[in-house]
Amino acid sequence: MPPISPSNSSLILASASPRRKELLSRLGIPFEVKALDTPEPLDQSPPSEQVVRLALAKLKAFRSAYPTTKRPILCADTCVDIDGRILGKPSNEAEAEKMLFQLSGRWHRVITALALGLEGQSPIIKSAVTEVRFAELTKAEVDWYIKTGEWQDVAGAYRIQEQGALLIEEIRGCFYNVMGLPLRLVYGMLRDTVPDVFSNP
Ligand SMILES: Cc1cn([C@H]2C[C@H](O)[C@@H](COP(=O)(O)OP(=O)(O)OP(=O)(O)O)O2)c(=O)[nH]c1=O
Repeated sequence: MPPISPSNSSLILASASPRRKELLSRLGIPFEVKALDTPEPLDQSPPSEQVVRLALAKLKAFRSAYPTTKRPILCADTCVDIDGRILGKPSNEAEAEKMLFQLSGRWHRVITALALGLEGQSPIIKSAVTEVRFAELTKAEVDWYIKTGEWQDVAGAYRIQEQGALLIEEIRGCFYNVMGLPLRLVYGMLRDTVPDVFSNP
């Protein structure tokens, strides 16, 4: 079979995240990635509301940058929520270390909000929550993990899909949600609203 290429009706993944691109490709549908650098300011509202607000802000930014596109647009935002507060992406090693000690020996929640933009319709919003329990980390383990560099560019300073797996005792919920894209939820959302994206161009 020839490789499937994006057509004018295919999905756009509006994201700079290499993880989201990799995960979405598992659906086996054509899509195109368009990355935007959208600011992600946090506020005091509950994390489950903030991720929705940020996913919608990404969709809005995409629409301003590409006002004429008629294609379905998928945006997402993932946050790490511990005790009702968001751990964002650390900006340096000290911040990453602090986050890892905060997560150590505890359960936290990883929430991803999806915003699907369809022509002439209000955005469709869905969220997924996965609970993650960290092992009790020693200082030596945190020092080792910081040296892997995996803390960079990820919420909560760890990557479940890489060596960060060694920090985790248990999860409840979708693994892919922690990586940034809850695959079954994305699949269901597209199947129910834009089934055309599953047909070959
Ligand atoms: C907790 C965790 C997060 N992450 C990633 C998923 C997301 O890419 C990132 C959270 O940041 P996001 O702001 O959700 O996404 P992003 O800035 O990477 O990409 P864009 O806004 O352009 O879509 O953290 C992992 O890869 N592994 C993990 O274990």
